[in-house]
Amino acid sequence: MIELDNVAYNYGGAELFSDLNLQLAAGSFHFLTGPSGAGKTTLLKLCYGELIATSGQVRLFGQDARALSRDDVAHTRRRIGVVHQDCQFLDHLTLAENIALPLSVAGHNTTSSDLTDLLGWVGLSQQAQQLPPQLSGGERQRAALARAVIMSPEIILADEPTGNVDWEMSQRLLSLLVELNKMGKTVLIATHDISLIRAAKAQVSARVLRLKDRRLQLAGADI
Ligand SMILES: Nc1ncnc2c1ncn2[C@@H]1O[C@H](COP(=O)(O)OP(=O)(O)OP(=O)(O)O)[C@@H](O)[C@H]1O
Repeated sequence: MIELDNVAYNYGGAELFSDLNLQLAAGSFHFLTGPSGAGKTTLLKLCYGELIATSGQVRLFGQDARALSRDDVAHTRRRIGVVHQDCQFLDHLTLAENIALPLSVAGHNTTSSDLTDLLGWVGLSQQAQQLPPQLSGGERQRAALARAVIMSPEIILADEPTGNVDWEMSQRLLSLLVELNKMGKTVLIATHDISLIRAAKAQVSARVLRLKDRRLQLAGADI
């Protein structure tokens, strides 16, 4: 579904990483770990076409990301749900409106029962009319996950989805992501949280990749 071949990226200075290879097969579950600043967010951005590789090839659903037209990019983005590290809500819209935003941007009805179901699934039915600043960190993270899946994407890319929450909430978020994978979705989670990865490995068959010293490698059995 997403393939990276010999990919390198730099923001204008030295290469952040190079010779990077990655295949996200349908239905797979991956973790991406590595030190702060190694380039995990950048790698996710390459995977959803937000950035274009400096060299090498990124294929999204079989198409070269470099050759995608604007329409192709929009279509591809609908197939990939992204949970951003900082959630990226619009503070003047209610939680329900924020979650439904991808639907309204795509011209779909935003009062559908799907939205109600989704709010229930992430346990936020009571908070639907609140504004993002009124929410706790865990509520915001669950809302970010709901927004990422509202268009029924095939792939979910989650950037530190448990970044600012306690252990219990991180387990709850993990179980939602595992549930999505069991429904057939491809999942990639970027995280520093090794205990989260260990907890996931008890529930799902996951590959753990480490981005370090400009290279992407399978992590050792120590994780
Ligand atoms: N738009 C940008 N322009 C220039 N440099 C950038 C830009 N975005 C990120 N960087 C730099 O690229 C490097 C990798 O950043 P990135 O956010 O991908 O790392 P990360 O592994 O996700 O870090 P963290 O774990 O702290 O979130 C960092 O040194 C960062 O400062």
